[in-house]
Amino acid sequence: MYSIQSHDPRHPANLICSLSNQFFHKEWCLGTGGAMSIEDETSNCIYVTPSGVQKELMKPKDLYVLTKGKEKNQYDPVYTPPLKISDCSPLFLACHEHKQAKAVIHTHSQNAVLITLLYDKEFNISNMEQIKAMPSGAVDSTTGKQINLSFHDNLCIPIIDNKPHEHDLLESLEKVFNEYPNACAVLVRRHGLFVWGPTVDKAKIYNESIDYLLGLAIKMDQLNIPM
Ligand SMILES: CSC[C@@H](O)[C@@H](O)C(=O)COP(=O)(O)O
Ligand SMILES: [Zn+2]
Repeated sequence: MYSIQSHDPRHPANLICSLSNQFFHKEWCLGTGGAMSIEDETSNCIYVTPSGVQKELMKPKDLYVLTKGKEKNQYDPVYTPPLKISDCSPLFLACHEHKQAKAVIHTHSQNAVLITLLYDKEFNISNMEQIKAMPSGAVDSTTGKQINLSFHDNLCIPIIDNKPHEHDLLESLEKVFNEYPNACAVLVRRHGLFVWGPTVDKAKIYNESIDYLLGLAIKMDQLNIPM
């Protein structure tokens, strides 16, 4: 059974509100931009931000709660505030469904937008300490834990072109899932970044690490330092 109000700061509804507030202060979610979804394993429900609201001011009662329906790709609302669900929700649900994501973060980081103006189909980076916070896609056969990239490994983030409406991005996102099975993020040209992860904490770590690496790459480009 889902709940929307809780004193637990780790409750998905509280986490969405506190993370959105943090991301606003990092200038990743200004002017209603950005969105988020978290899948709660205990209730099997997905909490999704509402559309067009100032994300730093959201309260738990403003969030949508969806439950997985009987059919694949079917999600039924179990809690609907008097708002509209995020335009990003079809993309979020695709990440939960196809990538077993437990959290999806969408931001409008300027680093993300700028990098899509410097690179065409992919952003690649290696030999940077921070990539060690990123997943390789491989899993340790004894521990079952995800293996992160090593310093010399390559981190590749695919870039797709923006479309007039969020739901129009679904086809390109599903293509990314097929062509880049190890990717945990996609850059959308002139728009921003979508990051997904197996836990909320990991999605946050990936999001922060990617933004940091994108920022470095932009500065290196400005200083004519080769990647
Ligand atoms: C500044 S409007 C941005 C939206 O079109 C969209 O890209 C976005 O990031 C948030 O959409 P929303 O429907 O508010 O969840
Ligand atoms: Zn957006």
